[in-house]
Amino acid sequence: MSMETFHSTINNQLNTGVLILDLDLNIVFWNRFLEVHANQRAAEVIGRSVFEVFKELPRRWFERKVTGVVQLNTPSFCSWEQRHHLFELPHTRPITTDSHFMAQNCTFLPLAPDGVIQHICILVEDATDVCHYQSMLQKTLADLEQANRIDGLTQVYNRKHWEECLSKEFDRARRYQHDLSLIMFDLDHFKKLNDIHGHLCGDMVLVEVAKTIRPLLRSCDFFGRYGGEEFAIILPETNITGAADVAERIRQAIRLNVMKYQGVEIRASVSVGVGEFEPRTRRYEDLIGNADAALYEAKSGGRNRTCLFKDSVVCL
Ligand SMILES: Nc1nc2c(ncn2[C@@H]2O[C@H](COP(=O)(O)OP(=O)(O)OP(=O)(O)O)[C@@H](O)[C@H]2O)c(=O)[nH]1
Repeated sequence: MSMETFHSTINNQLNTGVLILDLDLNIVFWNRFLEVHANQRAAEVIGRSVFEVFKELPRRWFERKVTGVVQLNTPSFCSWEQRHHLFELPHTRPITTDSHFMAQNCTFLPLAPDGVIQHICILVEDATDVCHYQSMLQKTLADLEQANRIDGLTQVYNRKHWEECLSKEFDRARRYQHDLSLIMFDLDHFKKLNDIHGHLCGDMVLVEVAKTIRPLLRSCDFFGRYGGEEFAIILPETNITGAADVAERIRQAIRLNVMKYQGVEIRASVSVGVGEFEPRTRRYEDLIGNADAALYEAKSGGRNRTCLFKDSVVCL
């Protein structure tokens, strides 16, 4: 095989774009890969400025890149993670991707056969698959992270994530001496409801309760499921008076909400405990303990009521 056949075989088979430019950035070589992907024959582009053929090229960036390669006489790389693509070459994958264009890894090589750089070679590798699978992986990880924070039944935060939020909000309130309140509430006689109407009805009630309360909260509040039929809400920048208003609104909304399960009307009620951050509160667990003590009083005082923890427990 002659050297020329050898070169032309490689040129035709190579799965990488090879673009060679002179120092005025005119095209001097364009291989088969580029002919196929840019849909232009070498004869149509040779001698033309690269900016004329690829109008989308970021001119200043490209010129600076080439100048660096020439001055330092060293290769330079641009990955798809930095710039999705340099050249607008349509990708040919049968998959749906975020971009119409081929993601590219581009390597800039100085060519100096006799010691003086006269040309720059740009190797264009198709990175569409890597880019696609990487973004799918990132999306899956984000979905998993979200699922890890949410209670599957009620779609509010699960206890673990809710407690992490409380820990952060507590630290913030302590550092800046900001208001912070906590509401904990528990469905009344939920065991009886399960026993009479079945566990699925109980589940429906939990879902409905979460749905009813969500619109009563601010977007910066953190609503979580603390345990089976116990929920908890962190109210940043809210003192106990404000939190007591919210607590009463919650209690009344649940009382007034008549739900239906298999044609049967279901009524529920909640007992609510409210606590507030005070400068002497050292740990966020103490705040939970205070709200829980108020909730305990609300239960023992007859249920369907709100109690506040302020030095001692006061019921509304
Ligand atoms: N359907 C359903 N029931 C649950 C779930 N989690 C906990 N429970 C039930 O909730 C009931 C809670 O019962 P208790 O702790 O005795 O409380 P209660 O019956 O609400 O009584 P008070 O809180 O004193 O008013 C138990 O029977 C649990 O099995 C759940 O996800 N779905």
